[in-house]
Amino acid sequence: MGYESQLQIPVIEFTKDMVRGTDGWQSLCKRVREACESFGCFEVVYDKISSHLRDETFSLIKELCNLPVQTKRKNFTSKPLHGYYEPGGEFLPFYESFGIDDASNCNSVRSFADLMWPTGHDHFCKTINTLMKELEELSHMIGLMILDSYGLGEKPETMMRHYQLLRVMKYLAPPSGECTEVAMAHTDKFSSAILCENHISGLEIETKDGEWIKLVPSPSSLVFIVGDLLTAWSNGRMHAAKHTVKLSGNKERYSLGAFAVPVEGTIIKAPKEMVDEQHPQLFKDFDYMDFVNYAVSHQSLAIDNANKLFKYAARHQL
Ligand SMILES: O=C(O)CCC(=O)C(=O)O
Ligand SMILES: [Fe+2]
Repeated sequence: MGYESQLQIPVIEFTKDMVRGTDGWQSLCKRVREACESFGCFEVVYDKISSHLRDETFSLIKELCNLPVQTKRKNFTSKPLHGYYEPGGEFLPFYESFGIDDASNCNSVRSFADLMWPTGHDHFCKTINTLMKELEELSHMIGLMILDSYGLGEKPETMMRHYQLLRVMKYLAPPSGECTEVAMAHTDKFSSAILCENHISGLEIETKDGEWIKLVPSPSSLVFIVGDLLTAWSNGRMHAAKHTVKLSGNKERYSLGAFAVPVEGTIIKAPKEMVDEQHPQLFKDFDYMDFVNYAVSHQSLAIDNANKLFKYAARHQL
């Protein structure tokens, strides 16, 4: 792993100029595209999500993590990367996480809550659903900016349809107190993610030059990260940022991620406008589910996580 750098990821303010078609919107689109192409991520300054909603959400997440493990195991699904990961495993002893499928839909959150709390948990459902609706709106807006930035905003057929997968993470403080990698370095396997942390930083991003940047977003900010599917859709223009989480000290860390997941059956394919002489088609078309299944399979275990897309879908292997 390279050395740590003084570099910072771009910080983009989403508090004004949000009207599509205005000069302000166009300049935001340009900055979003540049950030996604050069860093594969940016800090999102966004004041629509109140600190009260964030605090409530994290207090409910703590309540969720404190449930008995037998209950938490009920968050089981055959869909890869959608269910519960128990802490104490051989590879990631300090990592625990849950998945709530289609979490901007109140019935999905309710089904999850009914599994965790047999008498239901209305406050959990309302709070998580409210936050996820906000994050979905933000994710759609960034998606639209990306389309507009490539001049594709008026071509709805080029757009992928997504739902929101909420992943909730808890990282235990390593007992030594020494800086420890508590997640596995990876690129996200879906289209994109919006991450939200609860005061304790730890996220690190690798630059294209192999330097690692520690992210210390402002407490009210979010982080947008490009995933592998956006790299494929954009014919390699957008960079899926490799990232990890490192923790030191004695405080556990909580975070959540709203992942934009294509609807079932989506074929990932670069729009024809993304392919030209300077940008020959890099990837074959593929069903995103087949790729995700490959990415979590035994067969791809030895392949660096950030190279799996290329190994799976590149038309010419490097
Ligand atoms: O906890 C974080 O900040 C990052 C989580 C993450 O990268 C993931 O769940 O894919
Ligand atoms: Fe990630």
